[in-house]
Amino acid sequence: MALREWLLGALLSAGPGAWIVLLGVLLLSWLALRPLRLLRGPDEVGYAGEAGCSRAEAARRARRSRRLGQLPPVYPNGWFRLLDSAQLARGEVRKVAALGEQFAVFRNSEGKVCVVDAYCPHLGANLGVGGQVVGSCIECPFHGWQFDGESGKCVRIPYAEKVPEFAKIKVWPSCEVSDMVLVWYHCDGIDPTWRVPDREEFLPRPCPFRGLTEHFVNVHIEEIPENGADTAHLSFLHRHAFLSGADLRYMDSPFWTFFRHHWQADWHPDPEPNAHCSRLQLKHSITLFGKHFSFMDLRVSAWQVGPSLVFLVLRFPLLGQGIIVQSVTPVQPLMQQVIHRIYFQKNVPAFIPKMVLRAECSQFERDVMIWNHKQYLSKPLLVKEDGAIQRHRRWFSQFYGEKSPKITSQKESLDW
Ligand SMILES: NC(=O)C1=CN([C@@H]2O[C@H](COP(=O)(O)OP(=O)(O)OC[C@H]3O[C@@H](n4cnc5c(N)ncnc54)[C@H](OP(=O)(O)O)[C@@H]3O)[C@@H](O)[C@H]2O)C=CC1
Ligand SMILES: CC(C)CCC[C@@H](C)[C@H]1CC[C@H]2[C@@H]3CC=C4C[C@@H](O)CC[C@]4(C)[C@H]3CC[C@]12C
Ligand code: FES
Repeated sequence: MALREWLLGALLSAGPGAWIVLLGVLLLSWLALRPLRLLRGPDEVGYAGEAGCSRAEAARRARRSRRLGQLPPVYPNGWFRLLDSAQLARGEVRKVAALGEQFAVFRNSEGKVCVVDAYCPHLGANLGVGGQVVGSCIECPFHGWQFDGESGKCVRIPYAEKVPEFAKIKVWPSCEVSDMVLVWYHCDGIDPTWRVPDREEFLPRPCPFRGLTEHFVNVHIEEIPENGADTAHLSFLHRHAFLSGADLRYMDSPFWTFFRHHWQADWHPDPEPNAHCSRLQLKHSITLFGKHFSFMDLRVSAWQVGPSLVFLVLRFPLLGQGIIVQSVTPVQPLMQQVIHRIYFQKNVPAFIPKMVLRAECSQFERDVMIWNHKQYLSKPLLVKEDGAIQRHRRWFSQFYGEKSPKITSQKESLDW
């Protein structure tokens, strides 16, 4: 008897109990295998909520009362994530607001992604809201003008005798790397001066996608990568067990003092031709009751590529290897959309990278609570051991130009 018939017979003759066990097993394996997805809203993480005050109110109060400091320009030059590739099917159009711009992002009939200015040059309709993909073009929802996604030229006006030669829309340089749709932003409008490597260049082994986290952080974009050069904060802010949560007020609880994270870190910029890259080499270990447990030893090679993308190569001697891709997109002058996507070697059960990402998320959310409330100090009071901070600021200044947009005054509305 074929296996299939046997299985069917066994199930039909088994009582409801077997069915419940089977359904339970299927549900557990689905939960274990499906990618992790932790999405945190702008007010959800990193604010000190008080009794009788909602998180949203606590966030509003924190933003209102905050002193910004003398900020660098708010939109540096470089490659930035607009969408995940999976968010844009063939023939799909999306509106994306970031970098002080409005983009219409679409995938044409051949599957290529195009990024154009959202506002139609005819009468200003937003192509990202109701625009349709017609072959390699995007069609405006208002009067039907069609623009080619690669040249930007208007190729059809349904009601006009002829199409004016000068009718075109701005096309932004874009690419798809490591499951992300990226746009090139430069204050002088020049073409891309470097490319974004795929994650396989950092970790040349097949690593399936195991999950993502999304956060919105109320901070200037430069403060996030500066965290990588701020090696002193690792041994202080990130010393508490990741299980003790991310609220700065409570994570130093007596219950968790037996569990400590230990860090060694070195940050340095890369030499030409990768001067737009820098690298943080981290060595991490944990102690329980003062005893070193090597199963959580971890080496991280965090490659910062430009102002907004980081490839964190994770190497556990026992748990395996993987890579976290971090993207930071300024959706407002002081609101960063931060996404972490983890990919991990195939032969490691999915629950391990999902646990690693949860642990990373918990540690990252501590940084978020600092960033949401801090002031940017253009002249920080540093000691010798903070030397990497100034080196990082010199390195990062390469991404600003004369015309990079700045926040002009403290009064700039911070509510968005
Ligand atoms: N295309 C691009 O733009 C870029 C590509 N790359 C490529 O990515 C690949 C991966 O880079 P990478 O992961 O750094 O290569 P490796 O992990 O091989 O790093 C090179 C050496 O650095 C040491 N090292 C690595 N991680 C750590 C750590 N966390 N702490 C201390 N020492 C460490 C190791 O020395 P040991 O084990 O002996 O202690 C290792 O042999 C490289 O081939 C690089 O060329 C990198 C940057 C940009
Ligand atoms: C306990 C284990 C499993 C989890 C450890 C997570 C560690 C490695 C994570 C938590 C927070 C992370 C940092 C969060 C933010 C940044 C800024 C980025 O521009 C460079 C990397 C850097 C500096 C990350 C380095 C790695 C980091 C320190
Ligand atoms: S506004 Fe786009 S076609 Fe008229």
